[in-house]
Amino acid sequence: MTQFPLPHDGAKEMKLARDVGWRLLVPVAIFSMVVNLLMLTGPLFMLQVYDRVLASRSVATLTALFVLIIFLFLLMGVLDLIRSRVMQRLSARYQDRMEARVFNASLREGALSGQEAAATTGGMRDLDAVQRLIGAPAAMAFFDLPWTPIFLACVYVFHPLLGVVATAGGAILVGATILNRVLTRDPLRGSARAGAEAQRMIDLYSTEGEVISALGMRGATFARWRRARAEAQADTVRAGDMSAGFSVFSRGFRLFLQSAMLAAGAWLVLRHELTPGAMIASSIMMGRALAPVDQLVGGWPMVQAAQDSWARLAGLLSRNPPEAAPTALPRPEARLEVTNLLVAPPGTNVATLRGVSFSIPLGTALGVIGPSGAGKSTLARALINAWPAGAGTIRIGGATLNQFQPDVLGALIGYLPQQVTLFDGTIAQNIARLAEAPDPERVVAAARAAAAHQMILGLPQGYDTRISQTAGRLSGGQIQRIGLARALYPDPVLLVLDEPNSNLDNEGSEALNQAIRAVKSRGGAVAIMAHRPAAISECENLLVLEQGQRRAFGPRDQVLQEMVKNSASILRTHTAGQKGGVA
Ligand SMILES: Nc1ncnc2c1ncn2[C@@H]1O[C@H](COP(=O)(O)OP(=O)(O)OP(=O)(O)O)[C@@H](O)[C@H]1O
Repeated sequence: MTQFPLPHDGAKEMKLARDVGWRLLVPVAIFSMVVNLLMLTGPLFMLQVYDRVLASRSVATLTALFVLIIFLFLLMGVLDLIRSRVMQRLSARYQDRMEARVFNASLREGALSGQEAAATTGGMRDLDAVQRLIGAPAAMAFFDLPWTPIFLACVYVFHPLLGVVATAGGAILVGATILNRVLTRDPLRGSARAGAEAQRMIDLYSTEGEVISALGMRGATFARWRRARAEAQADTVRAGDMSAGFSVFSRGFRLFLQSAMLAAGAWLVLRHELTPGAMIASSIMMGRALAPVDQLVGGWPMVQAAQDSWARLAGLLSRNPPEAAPTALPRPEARLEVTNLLVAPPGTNVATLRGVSFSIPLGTALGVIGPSGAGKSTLARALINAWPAGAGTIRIGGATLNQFQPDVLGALIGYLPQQVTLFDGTIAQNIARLAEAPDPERVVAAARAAAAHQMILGLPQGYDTRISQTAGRLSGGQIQRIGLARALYPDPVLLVLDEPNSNLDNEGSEALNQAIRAVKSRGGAVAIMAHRPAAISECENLLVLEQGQRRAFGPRDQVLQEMVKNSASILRTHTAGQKGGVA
């Protein structure tokens, strides 16, 4: 019977990471208890001043009480500070524990959706939102909240009527806030979504400014951006209008509630059911009781954002379970075998490569040719393990790709994509795949192999030139040569080149052929996706793809002859058909 692995529970993983530091919550809870007890200092002081000091007119008692409260308030401040510092550290630790995992999961999901940048920033932003809440005052309010009923009970002890006024007032305030949050939730989410969309548009437009201006697309792009922004603005205004109404009500009602407490207290004093001290103390006590509620209500958007982020992160981690580190394998032999490979672009279920089998023996190169859309880039992405095989296998030196640790596999593969993107950093770091301290000898060797050495020396700071400083000064061919040097660093077992000649001049093409020869002579395997014949001059074998399927595979010249023969016979049949038609 087939055993399906249990789906990974991302929410559980996040909770486990959160609970690692739970021991630190014990001192926070204890400090919170003491801080809340010390909150009674103010009301008790009022009670003593009004009912004892004013009645006895004793300056000595007032001084003693005053010294005592200075000490108590200081103690409260120190404990409050300590607990908030502990929470800050807890939140930083949570981020430390989770960031590598979230980064990797977002990158994997991004690679599969073709939107690396959006997925990664989304995941990291969500982790930020969760981390910010852990260190925020709103999180502290959860520790203070259990004291709200205790403070309210104290007000009841002063007089039940005051207790009822405080409880009812608090309930109305909380009710109004909950209503506000419920009514504004959808517009706020809509506004955030549309705002992010507008931002994405402006980011893309600003990097493509040249094309937009040259092709007269300014008006059209502005109109599109404006539509997205107007949508965000409409939702923001709707949510803002609603919130403003609620906040005016809640501010007014809070002031009214304080006066109502005093009025009720004064009425009870007049009826000799309460002392003036208790009247003031109960009013302060109500303020204390409602403080955590206030804090929670004020910080609710943050709580809500963290809740949403938590749910998204849990989904992300569930979809991208942690990769169990496979047993480390030695450097494999450069023997590539592909059997019955089926690949569908991520997020689709239409296979763009079906039943493709071929092999690349040690020290040889394979040319992959075919018309546009035949599946050449799809094959390249499958070979570098960026797109998973839906069926069939890819083996290097006998081991399937998933038997290698991802970073180890990455170091074994050299890949030159159709469109080379360089990253912020020096040229040397870019060639060394962003290593912090690149090995200069290997970097120069890779650059020489890609015929990029002289060109790099011609830059203002040579290998130490930052890519950001060269903005616009590198030509397509120069970028492609640096990309080729990166692919050749340090010494790949398998080199995958996707349309490597597209931007290269004759010198670049010759350097490329030399680099291919060098990889082959070291026993490496090379796969070249190509349109132009110059690119396949170094290939021993040829694979012809058409509509995602293998049309031909074998020694290069034999395959080419077959193709020429086939096209000649197609031409003959076609011409004969035409003649027949005429006759
Ligand atoms: N990310 C993607 N999502 C959905 N379909 C895709 C994706 N990338 C490619 N395809 C589809 O897969 C098919 C093969 O595309 P592929 O890029 O592999 O072709 P190719 O042979 O490399 O073409 P070219 O020579 O023009 O680069 C095409 O029909 C294309 O529309």
